[in-house]
Amino acid sequence: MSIQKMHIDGSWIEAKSQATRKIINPSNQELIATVAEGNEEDAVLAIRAARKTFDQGSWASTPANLRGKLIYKIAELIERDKSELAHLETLDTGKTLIESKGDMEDIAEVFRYFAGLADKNAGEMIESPIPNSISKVVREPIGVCALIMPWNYPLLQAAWKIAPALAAGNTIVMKPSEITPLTTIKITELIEEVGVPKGVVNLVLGAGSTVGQAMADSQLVDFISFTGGIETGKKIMCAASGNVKKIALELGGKNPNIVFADSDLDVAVDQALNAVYFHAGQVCSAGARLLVEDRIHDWFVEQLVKRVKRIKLGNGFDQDTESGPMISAEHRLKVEEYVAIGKKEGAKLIIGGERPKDPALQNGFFYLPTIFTECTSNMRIIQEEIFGPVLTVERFSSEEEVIKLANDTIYGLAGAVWSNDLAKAERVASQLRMGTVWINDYHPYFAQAPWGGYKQSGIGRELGKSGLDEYTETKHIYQNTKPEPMNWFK
Ligand SMILES: NC(=O)c1ccc[n+]([C@@H]2O[C@H](COP(=O)([O-])OP(=O)(O)OC[C@H]3O[C@@H](n4cnc5c(N)ncnc54)[C@H](O)[C@@H]3O)[C@@H](O)[C@H]2O)c1
Ligand SMILES: C[N+](C)(C)CC=O
Repeated sequence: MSIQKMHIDGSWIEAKSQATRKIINPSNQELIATVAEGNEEDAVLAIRAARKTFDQGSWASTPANLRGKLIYKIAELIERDKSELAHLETLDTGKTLIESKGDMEDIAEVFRYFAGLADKNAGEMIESPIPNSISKVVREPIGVCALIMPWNYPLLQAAWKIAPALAAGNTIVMKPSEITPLTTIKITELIEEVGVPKGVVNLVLGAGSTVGQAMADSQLVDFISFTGGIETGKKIMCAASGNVKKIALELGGKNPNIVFADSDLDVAVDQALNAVYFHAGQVCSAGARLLVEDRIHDWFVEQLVKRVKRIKLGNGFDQDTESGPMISAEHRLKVEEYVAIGKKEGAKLIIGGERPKDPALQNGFFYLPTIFTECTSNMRIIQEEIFGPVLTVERFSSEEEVIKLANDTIYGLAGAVWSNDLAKAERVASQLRMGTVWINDYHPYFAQAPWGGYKQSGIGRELGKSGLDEYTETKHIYQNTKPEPMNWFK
């Protein structure tokens, strides 16, 4: 199997140390690729290339509509190669092929959206309060952007960063998760194919503790956009202080899915399953915390259990698979530890809580969909992100109580409210301290709407117009049209 390489200053290269990493399919642990394993030295080379290219200036001064056209062409190549990309994403993450195909549609749309926005962010004229003056605000690229991505949506999370960074005229150094690099390598090929100039997009492969940390530490990087876990986010924030680089952090969540008794209950049951078990719960916005109104609690849980028993785990390429594996052996262990904690804390395990016994699943990192009831908000399984197929259920009996419960974590990424009383649903939504709230739905996100977290779920926003603004500096240019001496100093 040939070694897949990094892309630095327009060349495809192996790691300076010649190190490599084996990439495995989490559904069966088969070897799917061998990739270059960079370290700090390679990160520095890539950062220097991005710095030199930015400072030389031709990319930032390329007319925004031409940058937009190139970004649009990337979207077209994603459409052209979407089957191959989806195949790679399923191999790498274990998610079902249908999910990966959906991701590729979303990714192409993100490139189209930012392509369209590229030449519509010139800035604005200001009504200057000073006579004989012109005041305008312009948006300029920040400079060298370091983009660090997680493993759960490898290319989608990369796309949310690459497209706006290029639209705004920055140069970039990107690092996918070391365990899921394949689609990011492939999109770098597509970016090269459309003719983005060399040095604008650089790809370094390797671990977070080496490559990622070097990117966060570098004095040559102006902005770091990170998606991943809260503890890594804190390290990046500390490192960024070294040269006061700007940061955007998209971190974890512990997202409440609130069901009132007056909702359309069959839909709410169905969507509660989707909210938490989609991609085996490895979704930042997973509805892992179900809050159910007391008087429907027992019926609701009964319906969930009936459906959970039927969830079909398997290889993402099998047509009847509904949910794939955990990403790695380590991650499954973490989920198992949380299940043990939940039992110790007194939550009632009513289904799952173990690995599947199906012989066909023994080589993958599978874990059964799990439900805990009798949960209370002081429990760690309520407060901490498990990031697996584990649903916790809490009861509530009033609007005030559920708002308090839902907000009672350090996170603030997303949440949902189910009710046919839309005034009530709106009242509750307005009180939730979260970046996204869905009413009578769960999970929709799209290029046009901003995404990000309140509280410790993050800093900044991706997607939408604010997702482009993150990649710009704001400059006020003031012109005196009738300069005269002030005669302040005699
Ligand atoms: N808010 C969102 O939109 C969003 C989206 C997807 C995932 N997530 C979060 O991501 C997490 C899961 O992803 P993960 O396990 O890959 O997260 P992680 O924090 O372990 O790793 C994310 C990335 O950071 C790198 N990294 C690790 N240590 C680093 C360091 N010291 N310096 C710089 N980079 C470093 C990793 O190599 C990887 O590329 C979950 O918490 C999930 O909620 C959030
Ligand atoms: C942001 N999102 C929902 C696509 C992936 C979160 O893990």
